[in-house]
Formats: sequence, C-alpha cells, structure tokens
Amino acid sequence: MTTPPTGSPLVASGLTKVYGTDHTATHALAGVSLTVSPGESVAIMGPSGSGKTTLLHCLAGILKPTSGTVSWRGEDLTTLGEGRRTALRRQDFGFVFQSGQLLPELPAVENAALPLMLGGTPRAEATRAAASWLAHLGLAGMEQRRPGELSGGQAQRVAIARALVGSPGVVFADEPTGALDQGTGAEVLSVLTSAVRASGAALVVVTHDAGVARYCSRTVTMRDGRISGEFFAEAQQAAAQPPVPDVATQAARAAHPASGTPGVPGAPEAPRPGTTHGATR
Ligand SMILES: Nc1ncnc2c1ncn2[C@@H]1O[C@H](COP(=O)(O)OP(=O)(O)OP(=O)(O)O)[C@@H](O)[C@H]1O
Repeated sequence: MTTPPTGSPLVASGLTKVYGTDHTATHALAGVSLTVSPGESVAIMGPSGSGKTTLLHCLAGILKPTSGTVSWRGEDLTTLGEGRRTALRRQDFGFVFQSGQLLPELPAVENAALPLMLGGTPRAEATRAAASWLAHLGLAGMEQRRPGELSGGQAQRVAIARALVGSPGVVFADEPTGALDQGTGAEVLSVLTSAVRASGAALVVVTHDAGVARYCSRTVTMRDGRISGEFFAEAQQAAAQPPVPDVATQAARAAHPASGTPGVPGAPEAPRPGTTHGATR
C-alpha cells in the first residue's frame, strides 16, 4: 500500500524577471504561472536561454522575481527577507545541482548529513539518517570516501541523499545529469525521481535530457521566458508500471522508520516510463 503525499502546493503566479536595465535588459521570464502539487515530479525543458534556471531559482526562493508571487505553505517567498528565505530553503527545500556541490574535504556521509546538522540535529543522528540514505542509494561501504574518491554518478547519489535527508517538501534539481555520460545520467535520473517520490516530496528538475519525461509525472517546456507546452504522463499506464528499483522506498522507510513520519509517507507507485500526452500552448 502507498500513502499519497500530503501538504500544500508550490504556486507561482505571473512571474517576470528582468536582468539589467533599459537597453541592456533581458526579459528572462515574461509571465510564468506554475503549480507544483505535493509529490508531483515536474521536468522543465526548453532551449538554452529560455529561462529554465531563472524559473527554478525564483521557485526556490534563491532569486527574487521582478514581479509575481511564489506561495509556499502560507508565505509569499517574493516578499520575505533574505534571512527568512534562507531558513525556509534550508528547512523545506532540497537541492541537486550539476556537479561540484559536495564539500571536497568531507566524507560522503557528512556531506549528506550537512542539512540536518546545519538545522541543529545532533551529529550522530544526522549521520545515521545520511548513512541510511546512502546505503539505499547503492553507496553502502562508501560512507567515508571523499568526493574525489567517487565517480560522477556516485557523487550525484550523495548529492541526492543530501537533498533528501532533511525530509524536504520540494527538491529542486538543475541539470543533475549535465556532467555525466548518457548511461550514468539515465541511472541518476531514475534514482533521483524514485527516491524523491519515495520521500513524498515534489520534484522540479531542469534538464536537457530528452529521456526525462519517462521519469516525471509532468513535463513543462519553455520558450522565450514563457511556458510553451505541458505534457502529462498517462495516469493509467503509471498505475500499471512495475515499481522502479525499490532502493529509494526502503531508504525512506529506513531513514524514517516510524510509519506516518510527517513529510515521509510510504512511497507511491512509480510512474510508468513511456507515453505522454499533452498540449502545446
Ligand atoms: N545574472 C544574469 N544577468 C543577466 N542576464 C542573465 C543572468 N542570468 C541569466 N540571464 C539571461 O536570462 C536569460 C535566461 O537565462 P536562464 O539561465 O534562465 O536560461 P536557461 O533556459 O536556464 O538556459 P541554459 O539552458 O543555457 O542554462 C538568458 O538570456 C540569459 O542570458
């Protein structure tokens, strides 16, 4: 049995972002509205310069839009001060970037435990939860390795563990497979989407990887700072799909053994890779 994710959606409304002024102005976002529901996985795709990263940064409270709102759990991220936004990002969001975001001097387990330790969780408890995620993401025995002693795919798994260890409401990933070869990239994308789903969090992933639609419940395409299309995975086929490797489900349960732990419901069934349908605006 699976438990559907609970919680409130992330709602962006009428986002614009202008970099520079007057003749140097770039209209990176030209009116984007997007709702990300709890537990949903949304891929954002589009040509270079279409505004994908700017959108992700606005959704995550990293960047303030020029206008528009981003509502999350009763707050508008665009009106919060830097201190509150930083605290909220740390508590409620997880991040996976292209590469190089691990601290080179720390072993894998401490890299993965960082968000908990920064939030005040005792070290032993934080590393226990991190080790559990690492083990279930296929990195058992590698806890003490430093990032330089891991392959690119293994390092991204550590980054995924770090993004999930604090039980975030939303995980944001910007080109998480950009530095990997195609095979490793597909594997990391599969692990990322199944692990996030198992945790009950929503996922927003910016990627050029055309295979991403297979792993996400929705794909949004962008062009010239606007949403140009939207494609949903077939719900019925999603239900028919055998679960993706169960490591992430087990990790979520091992990291949070008490069933019903807030923010970590049982893992929903994995969506079926394959056919999508959609509409282009
Ligand atoms: N800090 C900045 N200052 C000025 N212009 C910027 C800045 N960041 C992005 N831009 C411009 O805003 C537009 C959107 O950039 P953004 O990085 O969001 O696009 P993207 O779709 O993520 O591109 P890519 O796929 O190449 O990463 C581009 O024209 C870019 O040059």
